[in-house]
Amino acid sequence: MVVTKCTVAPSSIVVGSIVWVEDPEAAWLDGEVKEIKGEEITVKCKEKTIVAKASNVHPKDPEFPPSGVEDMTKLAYLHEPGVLENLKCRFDINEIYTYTANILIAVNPFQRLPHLYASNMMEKYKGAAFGELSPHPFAIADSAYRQMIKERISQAILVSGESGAGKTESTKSLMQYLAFMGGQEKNSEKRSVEQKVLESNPVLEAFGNAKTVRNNNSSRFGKFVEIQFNEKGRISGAAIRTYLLERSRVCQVSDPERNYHCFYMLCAAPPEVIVL
Ligand SMILES: Nc1ncnc2c1ncn2[C@@H]1O[C@H](COP(=O)(O)OP(=O)(O)OP(=O)(O)O)[C@@H](O)[C@H]1O
Repeated sequence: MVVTKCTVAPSSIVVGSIVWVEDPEAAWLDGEVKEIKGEEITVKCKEKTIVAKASNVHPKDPEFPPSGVEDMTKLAYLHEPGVLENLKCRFDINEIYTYTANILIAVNPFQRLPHLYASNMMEKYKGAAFGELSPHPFAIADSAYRQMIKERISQAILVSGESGAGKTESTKSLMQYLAFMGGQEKNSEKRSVEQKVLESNPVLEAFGNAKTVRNNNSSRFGKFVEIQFNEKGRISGAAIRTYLLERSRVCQVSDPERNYHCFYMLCAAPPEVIVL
């Protein structure tokens, strides 16, 4: 993709156009173009009039649907204000997931939305064509699983974002779905591999997660989770590799951050359960 920066008003912007203009407080405001003078554009917004450089003004789609679009490739303009408006409109109606083609964008809701992750939801996504149902981590996991079965080659899902964005929670949803799809027949006595994989999360989080200023449960290490499947598409094993644990936190913590959860768990546990 080639990104060019405009220094004069794009030809689609004329006096009377509805546009997005950059604002230091609100990030982007929408308004109407009142005047264009070379590089400078005057935009009348609801609460103020802004004179901005042409590079900080972008056309706004007048036919943008009020509840946004599920896939951002359908946006008339795929620029920063257009993307942000779409994510906001969806977030306002509790739609925290949005696609950009086969990339899933998650906006952290900071509240439990249990209806999104119920087991009937996993049933719904099982085998559904990608894009047929609302954007969801289950759809990403389902697509990777089916691709693996079809092509017989390993698949990778990359989860990235800044601290507190929701990577750990999204990864848990992906693992939950893969465990659902590749789970072994129920065996009453033994714990299955997928159960062990899911149960490893709290242990890893106890030793590698801590409260930071940005996230009460921040992973202070990178993780590569490998789930192995047999010929029949059943989980046969798993390996978790960890990287770059923030070791300095063990002996140096700056207020109001905390040390690793395991130390507080140890202090809170009744003496009889502490086995050294
Ligand atoms: N899908 C979600 N539903 C509900 N709450 C969520 C969701 N995603 C994130 N959260 C909330 O936000 C918090 C931070 O998310 P998470 O730990 O997944 O971020 P992260 O990207 O892994 O951060 P870090 O890089 O610091 O480890 C979670 O503890 C949870 O409270």
